[in-house]
Amino acid sequence: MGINWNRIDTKFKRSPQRLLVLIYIVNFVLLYYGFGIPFLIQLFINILEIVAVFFGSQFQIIGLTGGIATGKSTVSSILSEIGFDIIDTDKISRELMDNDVGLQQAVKKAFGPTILDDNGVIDRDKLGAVVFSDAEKRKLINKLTHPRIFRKIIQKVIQLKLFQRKPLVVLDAPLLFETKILEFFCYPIITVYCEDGQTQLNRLMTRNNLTEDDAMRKVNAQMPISIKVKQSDIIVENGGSLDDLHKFVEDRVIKLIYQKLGYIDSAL
Ligand SMILES: CC(C)(COP(=O)(O)OP(=O)(O)OC[C@H]1O[C@@H](n2cnc3c(N)ncnc32)[C@H](O)[C@@H]1O)[C@@H](O)C(=O)NCCC(=O)NCCS
Ligand SMILES: Nc1ncnc2c1ncn2[C@@H]1O[C@H](COP(=O)(O)OP(=O)(O)OP(=O)(O)O)[C@@H](O)[C@H]1O
Repeated sequence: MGINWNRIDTKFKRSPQRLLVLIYIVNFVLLYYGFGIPFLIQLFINILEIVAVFFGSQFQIIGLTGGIATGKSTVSSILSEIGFDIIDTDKISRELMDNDVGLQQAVKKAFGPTILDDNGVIDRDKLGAVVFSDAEKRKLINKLTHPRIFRKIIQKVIQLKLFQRKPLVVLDAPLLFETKILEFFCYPIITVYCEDGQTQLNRLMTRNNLTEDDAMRKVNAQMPISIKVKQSDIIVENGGSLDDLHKFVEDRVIKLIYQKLGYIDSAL
């Protein structure tokens, strides 16, 4: 069982492969020097290695993130047209809020009647208004929703990668970096952003019919985009037209993904 070194990005910042290489090194040192470590422990480390190889190669997915209304869904629909399979965490979150009775009860209990409509159903706009203007409430909604969202993501990854053997699966997750977990299962990570923050605000105001203050609150509820950009492997600046975006994704991003995954040598 060997490592394909070409698949390991030179930046080598994350991905299950980092864990894999670490285990390889520990394993090599153990096998070479022994250190009087009992055979059973060495065996355990070997099993760990096999599990890491399995997880690293079977479940690796491409990450797609960015600020609110920067164009993640637009990029993911372009990738989907090209043939990538998409796991959309906003969609998962919406489906859970609509159908998971346990979650609905927990949210109603935690946030009270002010977030309900006249029929007693959770009103996303009202809940959003509370969540996006109060960091503590945001932590609370994350605590209630994220474990359920993670479970659904795992189910979908197993279904797509293990059972359907899909090679190119994209996880579209606005909070990919904020969660501090998802990023370690994604490589490469693509971040969509608008260099001019006003463009992002305008698109958010137009799409959701918001005032500038409300739009700003939503933007500020997320990790600063400059940090996300720094931590990413592929950056998509979406300040231009939709045509520009289509061309950039089709001509450049695809090649960069293939290069980072080791399918082609150069993205030029
Ligand atoms: C607060 C809610 C009810 C607002 O619903 P609404 O329909 O107005 O927005 P929608 O779900 O389409 O999300 C739009 C965008 O808001 C941003 N966003 C959503 N939740 C959060 C959050 N907890 N923190 C920061 N930004 C968020 C994302 O950029 C997302 O793409 C909803 O977003 C929610 O339940 N959020 C908690 C679950 C979550 O974290 N979802 C993000 C995917 S992991
Ligand atoms: N290059 C572009 N030119 C003009 N409008 C655009 C461009 N890219 C995206 N949009 C529009 O901006 C809005 C936000 O885009 P999109 O929904 O793809 O963002 P998002 O990052 O998925 O948002 P969210 O974080 O809320 O899920 C949409 O109305 C979309 O049609």
